[in-house]
Amino acid sequence: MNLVRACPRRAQHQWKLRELWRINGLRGTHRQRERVEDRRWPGWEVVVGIEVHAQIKSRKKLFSGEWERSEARTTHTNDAPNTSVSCFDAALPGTLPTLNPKCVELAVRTALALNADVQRRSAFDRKHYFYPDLPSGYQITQRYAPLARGGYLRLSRDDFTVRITQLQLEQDTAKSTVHAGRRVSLIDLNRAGSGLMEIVSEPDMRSPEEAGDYVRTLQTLLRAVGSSDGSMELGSLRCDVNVSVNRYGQPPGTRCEIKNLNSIKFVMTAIASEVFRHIELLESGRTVTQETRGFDENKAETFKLRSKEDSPDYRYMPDPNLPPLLLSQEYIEHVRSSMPELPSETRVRLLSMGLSERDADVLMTIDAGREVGFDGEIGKGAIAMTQDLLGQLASRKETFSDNPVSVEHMGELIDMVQSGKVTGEFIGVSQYLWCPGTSGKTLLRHMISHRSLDYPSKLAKELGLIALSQDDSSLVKEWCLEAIKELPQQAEAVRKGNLPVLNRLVGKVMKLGRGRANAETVRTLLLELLREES
Ligand SMILES: Nc1ncnc2c1ncn2[C@@H]1O[C@H](COP(=O)(O)OP(=O)(O)OP(=O)(O)O)[C@@H](O)[C@H]1O
Ligand SMILES: [Mg+2]
Ligand SMILES: [Mg+2]
Repeated sequence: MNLVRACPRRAQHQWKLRELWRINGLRGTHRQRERVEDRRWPGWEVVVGIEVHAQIKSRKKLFSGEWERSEARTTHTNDAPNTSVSCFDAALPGTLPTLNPKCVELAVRTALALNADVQRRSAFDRKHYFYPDLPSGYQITQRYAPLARGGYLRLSRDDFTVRITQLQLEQDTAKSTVHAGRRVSLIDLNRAGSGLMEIVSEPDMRSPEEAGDYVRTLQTLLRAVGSSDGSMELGSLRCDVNVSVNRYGQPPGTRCEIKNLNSIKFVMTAIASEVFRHIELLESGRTVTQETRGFDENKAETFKLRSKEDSPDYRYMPDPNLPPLLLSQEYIEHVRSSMPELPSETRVRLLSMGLSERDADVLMTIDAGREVGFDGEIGKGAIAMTQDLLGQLASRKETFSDNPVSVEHMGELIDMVQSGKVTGEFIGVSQYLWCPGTSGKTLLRHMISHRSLDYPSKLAKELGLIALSQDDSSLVKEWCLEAIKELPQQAEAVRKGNLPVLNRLVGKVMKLGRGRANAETVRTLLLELLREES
């Protein structure tokens, strides 16, 4: 039985909620989902709000300016410790921050994808605390004047929306590893100073499942706009989850914040266990105190880290070394116009092309798993490859229903492009350009025109389209030198710093190598050669 409908007080509560929702003024036509009482905790309503920290996938860190010749790259977990640290990230005296425009662009893209208002003026604050993983003794963040405010994310399941409070830029901390046996703490500064986006949601979720759905949807969105890997395993997406419970019709209860959850499963388990803890406290006549808590993965329980009273005084102050960040309307519109397609739009488009729901979902899952490029370079994902497929079918005057390429074969082809077995890399920034003449494209053309039932891996071998390995680097170098010789004007432009022109040279090399070279390797090699010459 639907308890919510059966109880007049709850019906009134529902009405109130809906009213609130309307007053809060969601743009768009999204409705809040009809609430059905949860059998796990009858009589109780659960309220969840999430703060997501997503590492920005920029080549350089947040304050290591884009063109600065420093080695301070945004790193991966498998890099050797302390190998990618600029003087600023290590907080050496006398160093000053330079804002990396790529981080701003990616955060603006994310904010637009979340339907948020990008602020023309935002500002940076210092949040002070003392901990070995924070060399300067403060973190630069945007607590009071964030980059974007308001917004919403529509969850993939149902017609349900979570409102976004704000999106702010901030620095990541270093990483400390405690060796209890040796009684030492090891500090790795590689992560220190990397760009993070903190995305704060309104307390709009009502169950562990909705929270899981929210994080999953956000993850897909971040990957689609190319602003973050969104990988919880690798630590590029971490969640702080705020949970409270109240009796139906009562105001929200006291919230507890569970810090640093690194998988969707843990997000959901931590919420459920926290809900039971709150209910147990309240039903036995005690109260919930506002706390920051951790999550013990083995016991599937949360534990107290500190209470609200013990929470440090962060002594926020405006960062005197950073002026306010002013964005012109033209800049915001420019970013908007170069936005890649969002997952929700993609799905609608795929369905309208005549794909079945299942095929669209499979393609979207494959696409969501693709590698995210640095600085917003959108890789050649499944969806873009479908576009190629459709383009090629159209030029043969066939329709998608005549498509001879199965989703499985398409999936394998995409895997081969991604693992570098055949080439198909995208070059250039913010465009869906697939380099002409890549061997992946040739392979796709062959699959369509010959209506081949063979797996692409087999075909690639037969057709000699397997990408060149590292061992063939001398051959690639030869092509690069030839390209530089044949396009002297373009080479000169790149030497003078006009990097987009590099694509012309890369294209030339791809042509010379019949598409078997790896575009990224070619790019790096060309830059090295041009630098050596000058
Ligand atoms: N009653 C509530 N129940 C559950 N979540 C709540 C409740 N009230 C607020 N929240 C959520 O708590 C979060 C508050 O995050 P916010 O970043 O604003 O502050 P904070 O957690 O106090 O600060 P910090 O960033 O230092 O952790 C938001 O996601 C909000 O939706
Ligand atoms: Mg916060
Ligand atoms: Mg918080």
